[in-house]
Amino acid sequence: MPIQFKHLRKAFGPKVVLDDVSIDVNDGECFFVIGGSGVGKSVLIKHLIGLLRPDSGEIWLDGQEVSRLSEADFHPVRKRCAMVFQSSTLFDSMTCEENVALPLRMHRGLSLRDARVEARRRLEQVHMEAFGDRYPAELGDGMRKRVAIARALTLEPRYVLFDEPTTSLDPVSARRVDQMIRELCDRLGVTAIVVSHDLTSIFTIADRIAMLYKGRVRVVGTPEELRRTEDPVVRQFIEGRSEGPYET
Ligand SMILES: Nc1ncnc2c1ncn2[C@@H]1O[C@H](COP(=O)(O)OP(=O)(O)OP(=O)(O)O)[C@@H](O)[C@H]1O
Repeated sequence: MPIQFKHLRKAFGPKVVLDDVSIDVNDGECFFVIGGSGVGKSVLIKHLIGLLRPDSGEIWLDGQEVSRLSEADFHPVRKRCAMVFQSSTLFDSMTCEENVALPLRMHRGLSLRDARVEARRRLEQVHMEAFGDRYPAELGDGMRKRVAIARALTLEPRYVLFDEPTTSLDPVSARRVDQMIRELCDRLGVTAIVVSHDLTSIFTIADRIAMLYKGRVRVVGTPEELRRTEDPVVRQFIEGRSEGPYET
């Protein structure tokens, strides 16, 4: 089991966001974390790369408990586990190719020439090779997101965390991003954890889904299992109904 959250608890002041969350993610799977706004989905995945530390509980990554590592010891973890943030964090003053080449130069010590060749290859993987010379501001949100994903892949992470990758994208761009995430798992063997509200993504590309509710995991299962659930709270959420027992 490459990723395990065990009895994670995290509060901010008096506000308990994660009360007792345990989740196991399998190797190579595309695992979705869903739940209402503010339920703690982003908080959960930020723990994996040490952006937040739990109050109690454990986080295991490749057989290592990471939650209490020092900042320095987290560096190698972050190379294995990349995060693609909700808003793309590309540098506007650099072309797309330069953005993707940057980590290759900084972390892998590649020459400018080699980094550019490798960056073009990475852009091809996300079907963005025709836009290497363009600046992020010249592209739409969906394309910027794909370049950000290419950059996240440069250090060949085994795990990629996506925070709402399709939010604010038009439907066509959203489906392209979905397809890319699925390809990462199927072709490159990446394990993906995807935080999402997008019901289409969830039911098209997820292998399994965990729904957070009131600081705990309400349900974990395949899309088919979620569709068949009789839990009225889960049903209401996945059917997007305003009436029902779901409490915000
Ligand atoms: N660094 C922080 N300090 C204080 N409170 C925080 C911090 N980070 C998150 N929170 C709070 O934790 C709660 C959960 O936030 P989180 O961003 O995980 O929500 P989410 O489930 O990802 O929601 P959304 O779908 O709206 O992005 C929110 O109430 C948020 O205000």
